[in-house]
Amino acid sequence: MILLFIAGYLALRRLPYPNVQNGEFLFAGNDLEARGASIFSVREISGKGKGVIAVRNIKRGEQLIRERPLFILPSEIIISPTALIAHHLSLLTSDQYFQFYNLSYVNFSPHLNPETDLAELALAIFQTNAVSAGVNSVGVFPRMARVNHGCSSAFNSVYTWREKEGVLVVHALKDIGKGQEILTTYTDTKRPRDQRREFLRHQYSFHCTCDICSLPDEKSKISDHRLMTMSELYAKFATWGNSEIDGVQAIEIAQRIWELGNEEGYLSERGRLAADAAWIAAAHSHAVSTKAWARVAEEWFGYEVGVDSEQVLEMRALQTYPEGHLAWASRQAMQVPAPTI
Ligand SMILES: C[S@@+](CC[C@H](N)C(=O)[O-])C[C@H]1O[C@@H](n2cnc3c(N)ncnc32)[C@H](O)[C@@H]1O
Repeated sequence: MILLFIAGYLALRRLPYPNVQNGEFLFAGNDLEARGASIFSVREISGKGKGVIAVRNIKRGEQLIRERPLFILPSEIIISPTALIAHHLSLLTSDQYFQFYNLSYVNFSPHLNPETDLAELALAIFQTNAVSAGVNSVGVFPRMARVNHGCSSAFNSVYTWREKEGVLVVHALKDIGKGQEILTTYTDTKRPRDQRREFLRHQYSFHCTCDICSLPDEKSKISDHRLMTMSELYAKFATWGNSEIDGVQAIEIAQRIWELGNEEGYLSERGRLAADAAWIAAAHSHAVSTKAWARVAEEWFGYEVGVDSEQVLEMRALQTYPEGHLAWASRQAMQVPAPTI
């Protein structure tokens, strides 16, 4: 969950999703409650408040949630966030209003009373539960809001905002066993345990004891080192954009990130990584490699953002016609490595 912190009075932006219907849940099949109930249940979890537990085995790539927001706000606003939230709450049905006020919250001043200081309570609920809904927007999604956090290889689901559909979708990144908790990540966890914990304590008021944060010190150091190396390699990979490294070097870095991900069990962001490698191959006019990376990207986008996503369609099209990539032949022709994954 990307942190949404409305810290006062920032610059106003228009809400970009005027057609979003407040709070409507969407499911591909029948009723959401029925389908959701067949996949997971929301339960009390010791030390975490509520959380989401798989009630059957879940396959990697399965869609777990498809949900419209109760409301969306721009991430930067100039008017009072409490007034804006109050306005949006006034548009909700009584069921939706109840759903919102039933969500958990942290960072609520002990000098205030949750029974009477409803505007401040609403702000605390928003800050605890809102997630990114596009580049400049954040929204509250009452189902998604029950999903707790795990770091690195501990999270097993990923959420994605679909701009055109106006929905948030959540997919299983890994196979999840019956009885296992479904976890997402609230931040980029490719950083050391101390930094992760500090962030989570400050923004979400909990001390992370996920499987990765609970590793014994020696193993934790190895994991931290891998995660930091992945992060550094991502930064290096990006320098292909300004020609600091060539296509071969860039693809070798992508392969190395992939290997480190295997060692760590960190499987997120792989669709994007492979799609970027396909971009590089296309820029260097290497059709075979472009197709091969697009195939890998299609597979991993399928798990992380869904087989019905725009990204999967794009990667499929690229395998048929690599020359159609918008970066095609934009750099010197060069043979770059195909994936060895
Ligand atoms: C978006 S809510 C998640 C659902 C929440 N547990 C509930 O009861 O509704 C975020 C809050 O859940 C709790 N939380 C999330 N992940 C946690 C974790 N790994 N360990 C302990 N508490 C966690 C923290 O209080 C955090 O501020």
